[in-house]
Order: sequence, then C-alpha cells, then structure tokens
Amino acid sequence: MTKPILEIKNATTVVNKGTSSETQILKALNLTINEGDFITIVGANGAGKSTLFNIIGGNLSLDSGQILLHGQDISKESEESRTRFLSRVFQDPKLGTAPRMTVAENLLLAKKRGDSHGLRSRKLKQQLPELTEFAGKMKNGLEKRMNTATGNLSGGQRQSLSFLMATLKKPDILLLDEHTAALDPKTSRQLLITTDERIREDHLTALMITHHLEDALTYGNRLIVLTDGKIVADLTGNDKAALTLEKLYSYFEE
Ligand SMILES: Nc1ncnc2c1ncn2[C@@H]1O[C@H](COP(=O)(O)OP(=O)(O)OP(=O)(O)O)[C@@H](O)[C@H]1O
Repeated sequence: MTKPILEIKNATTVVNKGTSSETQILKALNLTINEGDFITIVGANGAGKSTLFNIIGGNLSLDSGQILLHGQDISKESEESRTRFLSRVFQDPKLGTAPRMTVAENLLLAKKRGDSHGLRSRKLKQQLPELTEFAGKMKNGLEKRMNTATGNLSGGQRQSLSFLMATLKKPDILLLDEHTAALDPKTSRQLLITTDERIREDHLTALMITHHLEDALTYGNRLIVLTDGKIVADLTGNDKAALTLEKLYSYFEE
C-alpha cells in the first residue's frame, strides 16, 4: 500500500504581481508524492520545474492551494523549517558545500545539522572512519580526499559530496535539481548511477529534474512531464516502462 508523504493540492503561483509582467507559473498543480517514489521530471525551459521545487522547499510561497506533509498543512512554513524533512542538490557544484572546509569537515557539518554542538576536532577524529566509509559509497575516490579543502576537488567529486551531505540524514524528500547537468558525460553518468544506488539502498523518496530524456526513462519508478505550469503526464509501472523516447519527445512538440 503506497503511503503519501507530500501532497500538493491546486498549487498556484503568481510572480510580478500587480505589474504588467504578472505571470501565473504553476496552474492549479496537483501532485501526490508517495513513500519510496523516485520521480524524474522533464519539461521545456520555463515550464515550472524549478518553481515546483521552490514551492516544496518554501523558497516561493503559494498564491493558492496547499502543501501537506504526512497530512499536515505546511504551506506557510518557512524555508528553514522545511529543512527538517527536505534536502536539495543544485546544478552548481559550488552550492551545498563550504569551499574552505575539508571533505571530512563538510560531512561532519551535514551530520551535525540541527545539533546545538558545534564542530570539534576531537569529534572529527572520532567520526573520521564512519565519514570515510560514507564517502566511499560514491565510488569516485572521495574517501581518499577527506582532508582536502572542498574548493580543490573536481566538479564531480564536489557534486558527489553535495549529494552525500544532502542524504546523510536521510531526508523524507530529496530534490535533485539537474544535479549532474554541469558535469562531463562520464562523470555525470557515474554520479547518476551512484544516485540511483543510494536512493534504492537508503529507501529515499526523490524527485529529479533532468533535460536528458533517456535518463528520465532509465531512472526512477515514475515520470512526470510538466508543460506550462501543469502536469500533463504522470506515468508509473507498465506505463512508464512502455514509454518510448519518441513518445516522450512528442510532449515537447505539442
Ligand atoms: N521569482 C520569479 N520571478 C519572476 N519570474 C519567475 C520567478 N521564478 C520563475 N519565474 C519564471 O517562471 C517561469 C518558470 O520558471 P522555472 O525556473 O520554474 O522553469 P523551469 O521549468 O525550471 O525551466 P528551466 O528548464 O529553464 O530551468 C520562467 O519563465 C521564469 O522566468
């Protein structure tokens, strides 16, 4: 039996209110995210994909509609408060990590998020073996760079660190906002494969925006097409399995 984690009901967002450029971005959008869903999201530029993430994250407020977390209305909750159930990885590898801190320090920071105790070197020493093992899960040599300042990592390693930091505390919802788009094809593929592994093994619930239609078809149990602020396709199971690249591409031509 699938259990809803997050329900978005009739979500409407309007920007530049009261000006000549007033625009409705999301148009009475409805989406129920179930526990364990790995949803890939595609749509043309400007369709509202990042805006959907922004209303979930609380970076943008709703003009009408509701967002329910485990049945509780969180529509008015601040961005900060929503970090208790939500993590987001952005396209830019520079976002999400502190450049002057080492890989180990960044991971400890992510582990201590929400804790009142600060970073202490004794704690770092104690926890280094566990953090190193964790870094090893990314399978790209990150575990050998625990004492390297994050700003000196390659883009791929830095982005894999952002991913690890976002998932260390197993958020209820993980938002991946084109998180492999800035990486070269080989590194991007590797991070996607590891992303998929981590989502499955840690039983995470995740939404991933991508412009690569093949990736949208390959990964996840569910695929959503967003067009002009509305969900025009929401496919799971056999329907997703039967979807072809050609059919998916046709949504962009309508
Ligand atoms: N805060 C804002 N103020 C004004 N316009 C905005 C704001 N946020 C988004 N928009 C506009 O809303 C539309 C949808 O933007 P959004 O970033 O959600 O699209 P997207 O589907 O993520 O596009 P892309 O694939 O290009 O990243 C765009 O036309 C964008 O310019």
